[in-house]
Amino acid sequence: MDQEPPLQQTYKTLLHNSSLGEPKKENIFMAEECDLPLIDLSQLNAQRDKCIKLIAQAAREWGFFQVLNHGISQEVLKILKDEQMKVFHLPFQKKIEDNFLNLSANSYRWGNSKATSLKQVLWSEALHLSLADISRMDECKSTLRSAIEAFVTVAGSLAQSLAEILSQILGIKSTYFQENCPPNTSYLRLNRYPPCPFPSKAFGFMPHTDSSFLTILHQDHVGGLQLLKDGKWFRVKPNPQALVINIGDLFQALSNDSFKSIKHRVVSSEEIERFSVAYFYCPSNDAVIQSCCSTKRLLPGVYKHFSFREYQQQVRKDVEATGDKVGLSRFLL
Ligand SMILES: C=C1C[C@]23C[C@@]1(O)CC[C@H]2[C@@]12CC[C@H](O)[C@@](C)(C(=O)O1)[C@H]2[C@@H]3C(=O)O
Ligand SMILES: O=C(O)CCC(=O)C(=O)O
Ligand SMILES: [Fe+2]
Repeated sequence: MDQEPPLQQTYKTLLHNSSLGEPKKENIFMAEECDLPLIDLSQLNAQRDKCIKLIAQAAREWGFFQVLNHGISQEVLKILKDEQMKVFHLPFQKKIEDNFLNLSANSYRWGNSKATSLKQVLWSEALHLSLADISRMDECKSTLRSAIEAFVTVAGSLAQSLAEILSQILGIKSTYFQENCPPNTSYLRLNRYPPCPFPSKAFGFMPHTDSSFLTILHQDHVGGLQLLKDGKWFRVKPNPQALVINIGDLFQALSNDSFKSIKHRVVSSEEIERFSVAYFYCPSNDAVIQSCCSTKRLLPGVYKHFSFREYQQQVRKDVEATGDKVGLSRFLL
């Protein structure tokens, strides 16, 4: 039985129409490689202030950086990747069954059924899990569950430490994240990118920003991740020892636009499947996001105050209506 979601069938019309007299587009494979800041977190002990400055600079200038000595062992990453491969290689019919792995509906996602143009294509499948779901995961798939648990335990504390460092820079009170991001409010997304017969036409993951405070990403050796800096797309060279950290929409709002939630995308490969795992550090639904500067009345706030629930509802509504999220600009004052 086939493991692949019917992506080609789903995007048939979009793929067909695309060849009709379109102007020549950018060559997405030719993007320049970027020199993403690489920060050694072990320096937080010996040279704390210097290391914090590097993190602040990366969050302001790039919205993206990589970290080494992050505390997530290569063994944990390897076991998770093996389990991820096993689960995505199950027959497609099994993956779409109600109660797959005892997860809530919509945890297994594939493609973008709302795509209205090729720019909105996701040539990928994902397990998008709320951390609360993990403890309810099927016991018979306990190897997957324990691999996920081992990863999220360490990723959770790394996310909190990084968020606290970033909040210190902004002058936000040190307990903000403990109060607003209790255990289990974050999300984990396991991504698989099947080989794509039309890599120049269909993205593995369409350009988007993340709806988190920050995201911790581990990509395998295949490559394909690109980010938009100053209007230009750059390739992020895979570094299996490192984790990629990116600022999400919520930190951009909290920082009154000091930190940038940067658009990123994944370019498909024609030959090889690719795997990645993203930990989205998110608050409880009721948490209210208001900019640090407006609380301290230093600068006029750029965004209205909004709850995480409102933000997610707006994203869902926009994706439903247009195939894409509008994002933070919905909440401008
Ligand atoms: C089609 C889409 C799915 C997505 C919203 C989007 O318009 C493009 C980005 C996707 C993403 C990536 C980060 C988060 O996982 C997510 C929840 C988000 O806010 O943007 C997902 C959205 C999703 O899977 O619903
Ligand atoms: O697979 C990747 O490298 C990026 C995935 C991503 O951006 C996401 O899951 O939000
Ligand atoms: Fe993302």
